[in-house]
Amino acid sequence: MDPDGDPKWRYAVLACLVSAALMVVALALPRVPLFVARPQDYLSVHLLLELVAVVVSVMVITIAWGSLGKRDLPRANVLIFGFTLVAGTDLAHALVYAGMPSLIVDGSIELSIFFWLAGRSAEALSLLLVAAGARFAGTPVRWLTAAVLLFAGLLLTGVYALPHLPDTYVPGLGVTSFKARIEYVLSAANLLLAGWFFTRYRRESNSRFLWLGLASFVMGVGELAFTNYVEPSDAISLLGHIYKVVGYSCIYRAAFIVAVHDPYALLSRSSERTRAKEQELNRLMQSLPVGVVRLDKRLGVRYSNPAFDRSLLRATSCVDGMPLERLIDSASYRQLLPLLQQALNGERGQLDGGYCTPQGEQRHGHAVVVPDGEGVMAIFTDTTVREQSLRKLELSMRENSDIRLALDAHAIVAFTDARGVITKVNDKFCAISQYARDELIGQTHSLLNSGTHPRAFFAELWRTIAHGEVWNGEVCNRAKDGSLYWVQTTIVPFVGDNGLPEQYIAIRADITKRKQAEAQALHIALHDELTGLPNRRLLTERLLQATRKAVRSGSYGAVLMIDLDNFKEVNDTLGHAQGDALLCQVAGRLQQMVHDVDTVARLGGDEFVLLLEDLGCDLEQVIARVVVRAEQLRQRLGEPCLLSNLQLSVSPSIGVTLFTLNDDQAEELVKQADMAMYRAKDAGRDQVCFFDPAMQTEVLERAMLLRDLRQALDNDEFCLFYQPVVDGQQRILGVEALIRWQHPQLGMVSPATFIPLAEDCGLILSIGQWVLKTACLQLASWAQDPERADWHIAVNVSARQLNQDDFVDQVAAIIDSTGACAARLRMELTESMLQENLPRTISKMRILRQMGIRFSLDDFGTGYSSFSYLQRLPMDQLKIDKSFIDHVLTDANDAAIAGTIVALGRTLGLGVVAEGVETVEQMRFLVDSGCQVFQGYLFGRPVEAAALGRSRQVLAAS
Ligand SMILES: Nc1nc2c(ncn2[C@@H]2O[C@H](COP(=O)(O)O[C@H]3[C@@H](O)[C@H](n4cnc5c(=O)[nH]c(N)nc54)O[C@@H]3COP(=O)(O)O)[C@@H](O)[C@H]2O)c(=O)[nH]1
Repeated sequence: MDPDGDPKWRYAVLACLVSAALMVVALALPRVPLFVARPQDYLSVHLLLELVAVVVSVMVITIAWGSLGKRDLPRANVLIFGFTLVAGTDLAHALVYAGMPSLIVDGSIELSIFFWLAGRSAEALSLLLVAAGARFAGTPVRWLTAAVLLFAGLLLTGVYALPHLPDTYVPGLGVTSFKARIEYVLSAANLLLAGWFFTRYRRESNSRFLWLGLASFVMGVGELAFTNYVEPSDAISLLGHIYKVVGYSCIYRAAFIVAVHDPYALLSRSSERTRAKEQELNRLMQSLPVGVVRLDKRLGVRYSNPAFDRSLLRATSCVDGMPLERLIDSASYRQLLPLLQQALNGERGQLDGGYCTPQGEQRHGHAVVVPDGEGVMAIFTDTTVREQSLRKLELSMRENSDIRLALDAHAIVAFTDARGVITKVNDKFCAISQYARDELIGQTHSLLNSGTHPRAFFAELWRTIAHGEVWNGEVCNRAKDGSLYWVQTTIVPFVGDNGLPEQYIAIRADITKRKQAEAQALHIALHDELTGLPNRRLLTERLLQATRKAVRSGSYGAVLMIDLDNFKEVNDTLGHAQGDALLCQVAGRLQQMVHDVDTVARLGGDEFVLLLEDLGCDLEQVIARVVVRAEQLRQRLGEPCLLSNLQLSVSPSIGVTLFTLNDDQAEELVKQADMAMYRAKDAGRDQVCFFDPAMQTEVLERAMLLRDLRQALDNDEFCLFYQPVVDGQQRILGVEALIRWQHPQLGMVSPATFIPLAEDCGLILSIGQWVLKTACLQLASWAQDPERADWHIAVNVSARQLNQDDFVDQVAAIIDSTGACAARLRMELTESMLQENLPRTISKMRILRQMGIRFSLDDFGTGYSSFSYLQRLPMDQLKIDKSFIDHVLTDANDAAIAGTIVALGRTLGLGVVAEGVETVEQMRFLVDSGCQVFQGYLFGRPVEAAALGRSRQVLAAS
């Protein structure tokens, strides 16, 4: 213990020092006699002081008697015994004092000193016994009696044996050395006791020892006052008595602390603790989610916590004191009553069941009833939510079992453990996999692995489910017989308490048919229907892959565009079925000539593409290799094909482009090969031509021209030129309308250039309409001119125009709107135009003929026209193609053809026009052959209407 930190200790030390110092000073001073004038006053003071000591002793006895508990009784007996003796001797000391009224014996100083010394000895002995922890067994009465008896013995000793004892006081001289020595011994004993008590205090911090120490010290010091007085009324003696009173007060204080202060402090502390505990308990009760109610033996409410009141929907004040019977519904009370009675008899019990709130709500609860003193305590738990959850759980378990049944009936189900080992399968699983249940259980699904999916596919699957997530996907499995089947698979992991999957359920649906249909659809989407070759879409994909591969490997690849020369004629003359058969044969030949890595595709019509890969990294060798292969192709494709007993040779034009590190766009490569192929065609067909970047310029120019062409009509850049058609006397019978395009930058653009472009992009429809209308306006205008009123105008009609459903209506509307005479309008068609949908074309021609319009068959002789076919057409005129006229004088064949056409026309009752007549000799030959109508530069080039001559004017050439 830290003495500086204990104020009590500091005060005790101070008190000891002061008392000691005071006594030293008092002893050092000369004798101070008191009460000299009135010695009887000292008797009163002495009696008073001694009575204080007696009272304190009695109080100590009383406290010890009444306040110390049973356990401390042996220690209390020590105090009772000691302080009874002290009280008795002190009282005797006071009463037998010299001058006090006689009481049984006459008083004297010696007798008084005898009782004084006996009292001090008893007092020192008592304190010593206390210090030694002495315990006197037995009842307090016994020890009180013992003390009284001992006191009686002392009393008798004092009265009868005093003369035989050594002197303690000599009047006029004061205390004897015998008494002084006894006092010193008593003083020393007290001071030793003080030291012992202080030590105990320092060790145990028990104030009782502090006060006892202080008492012993003060009394020990006070004892010295009685060693050298002369008269008992001397100041020093009085001081000694005061020390004694102070010492006794300290003893009382110690006894008070032990018997009253400490127990009360303890009691107060324990009450505090009890109160705190009660508050805590109360708070606990307030916040408890379970209802607690304490009932008296008549089952009236003594206490109820808020949860109980809430469950009844009542305030606590309304519940207190009320019989339980009136608080809960009668059915519940009837159920509870046996339990309550059982608890009143000391037995606990519990009950689980439904009850009804005052509002009529049906709830569920659990009650535990326990004995509680004279009454009972009931603890109610509202288990409605738990019950509802249980019901739901039951329901969901029932549903789960329904779902399981449904699953079993409709899905392919398998259970596996966490490692994927099959633990359970349903019948459908066995059926689709063709394995028996025994063969599957204990195996993993790798038994069914079809090798369709890469390892990464299954790695991803496992990654997903091992994380406790559901995996969905389509899997191709292999059945026991080796056949493949597809299943839409959902794998659901069942996660355990440790958060890791413990087992998996795999639910599958057979999607084999759907996958087959998809594969078929994909095949159709990516392949040409006629030849079964990859189509443009698949080619584009393969090209993309090939170019990427080429970039990676540095190896060259090549794209070969193959177009059949004159295939159109095959179609036109032999029909589409034969054309298709030819295409199939070409496709077959191509496939025979490529390697596994290569791709043969058909883009449409007679266009095929060959994609060659892995041609090597040396450009020269690559070119040499490609040239060889392209030549082989050209030769093989040029070999005759057998089509329904007809041998036919169709040469190919092949355009080639190479690709390597430049990751050219797939479409760009096809375009390049296409350009090269056109170059091959331009170069005379049946050729192999490599792509040259200059070709791109051509394509670009074409694109620019097309752009301008789209605006030409709006910009009024077209005009019609007219070329005279004359008779044998070179009189103008009519004209052929030929379109001209006055391009703002390029000047006059030939129709041979832009008409094919317009055909390709569909602009020919609006251009054709413009031509027809302009020609009709011209006819209407000439109708007013007697010189030209009977001229006809021949208009070139394109296939796309003629094939329009409303072509007839369009023509009729133009004739109506322009006021032209339909009989003066002539339409020039080519043989190739008439191949498609011939009956429909004929019907349109017939309607137009009924309107008065006449038809000429242009470029006649260049196609495969048959006699029967010609007969069916509602034609009026044949035009011998310029190519025959050109060589009519030099080539016997062309001369024969020209002559035949004239004869044919006559036979069929058709007019014949020879076009492209440039020389008088040509004309003469034609006249000699029977031809009567002519057209050509010999009679006039195409010119504007205003520049035409007059109808009866004989042209300059004649
Ligand atoms: N659908 C349409 N086609 C049209 C139209 N206008 C013209 N064309 C077709 O364009 C091709 C080229 O026509 P063009 O350059 O006008 O050439 C014609 C005559 O100028 C030319 N011709 C006539 N006589 C001679 C000759 O003695 N020598 C010679 N070198 N050329 C001559 O022949 C072309 C007429 O041919 P055709 O139509 O077959 O009678 C051409 O195919 C036109 O058909 C149009 O409005 N619509």
